[in-house]
Amino acid sequence: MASTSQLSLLKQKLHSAKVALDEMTEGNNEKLHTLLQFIGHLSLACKGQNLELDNKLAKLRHQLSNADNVEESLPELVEVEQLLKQQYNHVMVQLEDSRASLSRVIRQIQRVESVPDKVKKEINYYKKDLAKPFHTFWDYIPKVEQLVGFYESILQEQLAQGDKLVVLPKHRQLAHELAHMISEVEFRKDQRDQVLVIKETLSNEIEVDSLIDSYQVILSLLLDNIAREKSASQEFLFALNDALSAVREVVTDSYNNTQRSFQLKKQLNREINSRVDDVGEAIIDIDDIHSLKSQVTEHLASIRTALGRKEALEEREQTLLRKSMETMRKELNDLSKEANTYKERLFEQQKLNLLDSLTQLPNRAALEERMDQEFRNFQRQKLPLWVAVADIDHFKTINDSFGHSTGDKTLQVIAMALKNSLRDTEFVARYGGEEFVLIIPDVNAEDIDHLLNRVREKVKSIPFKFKNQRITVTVSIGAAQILENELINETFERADAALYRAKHESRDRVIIDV
Ligand SMILES: Nc1nc2c(ncn2[C@@H]2O[C@H](COP(=O)(O)OP(=O)(O)OP(=O)(O)O)[C@@H](O)[C@H]2O)c(=O)[nH]1
Repeated sequence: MASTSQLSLLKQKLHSAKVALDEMTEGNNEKLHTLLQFIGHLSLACKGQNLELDNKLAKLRHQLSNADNVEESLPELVEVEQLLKQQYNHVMVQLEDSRASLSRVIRQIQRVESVPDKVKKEINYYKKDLAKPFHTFWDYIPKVEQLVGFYESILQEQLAQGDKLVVLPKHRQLAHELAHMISEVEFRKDQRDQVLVIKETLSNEIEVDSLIDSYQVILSLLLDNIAREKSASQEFLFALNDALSAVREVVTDSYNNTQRSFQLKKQLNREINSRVDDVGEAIIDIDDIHSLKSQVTEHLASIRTALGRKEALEEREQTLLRKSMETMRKELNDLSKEANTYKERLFEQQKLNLLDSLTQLPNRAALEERMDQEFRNFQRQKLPLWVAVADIDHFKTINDSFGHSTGDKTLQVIAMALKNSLRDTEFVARYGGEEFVLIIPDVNAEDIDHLLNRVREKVKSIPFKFKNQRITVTVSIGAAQILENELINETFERADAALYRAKHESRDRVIIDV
């Protein structure tokens, strides 16, 4: 009984031990399975990063699936752990490199002019963000996506602009210089409309294409003028050359003819002399009057013949000379006509060079000439001489509000008003932009203020109407009288300084420097 119960107890214990062993084996299998699953995920996550690691993980997976316990695979696990550590370090270095190259790229993008302002701000934030290190690829990938976004915005902006090139400050500077050059150079009447259109283009929002076109048009207009000038001079020189050759030919012919005639005349003279001598000799020995008469008659006839030949020769000479003279006169007439045309052209050109093409007032070059002339008069006569500088007030507002061509028309009207408010002895030139210079001789100090205020009022009373709006345009004027021992340029400087004061003291006024 005891042994039965002992046996039964033992059986029970054995059963419990078996159950416990079964449970333990099951637990180990579960752990092994979990480890296998983990290694499987790890293999997938690391796949492609490092070939050695991929192989080691595959080997480990294989071993674990065939092994009874984990311990058998411990050496491989240690190796994989080391490889993983190495891989981590490698990835960190790679991430740091990537961060550095993103910083480089973003600095380049910042240099692109056409980046819209909104994107510029985002780029700044992005750049600051890049200062922080990346820890994983998940830090890196969004940054790359953002960068691609910047490129996209820039590309869209550039596509929206079509093929237009970006206008840089240097292009604006070139446009400004060209506009200035156009104002300084005089163009022919038939070119002026084209030049005004270009000027307007240059003063509006310039584009690189239109700037290049403007340069090209102006250059061809100038070349055309030079070519015309050259051909006019050439025509004149050809005409001069033709005339001189013709005259030279005539002179040579007539010289040759004269030489020939001279020889012939000499010969005829000799002949006549010898005939006269013959008469003398022949009649010495003749006693009877009949023979004498017949001898003399005979000799006289031959002398008359020789004289007739001489006369005919002289007549021919005269005819040739007359013809030569006529030819020369004709050539010289033609030449003088040609020279007159050329002179007129030169005069026209000279006049053109001294006129402002927009307002048709004398230009700066003409002003300088006139100032020199008035200065010389002043030095001789010591009569009062005034220089005044007039500048349209707030002219930029007219351009900005109503357009550049309205601005141009305003300049033309004011120029006419200034000109019409002066006497013939007085002078007004367009100095540049919206500034005019007046030279007023022979007016006393008491009268100048009245005169210039009359000019100012005249401009103010012009009934300008832009876009159905009544506009009053005013001018400020500064003036100075030339002083003893002063150069006229110094007077101009004082007048300009007075204008500056007028501008600062509310504009629409005259200030005389005293
Ligand atoms: N339409 C036109 N505008 C011109 C010409 N020349 C110069 N301007 C313009 O004249 C304006 C002058 O402006 P500012 O020098 O600022 O002077 P403002 O507006 O007259 O102001 P204040 O002189 O201070 O009263 C600029 O906008 C020039 O572009 C021209 O030939 N035609």
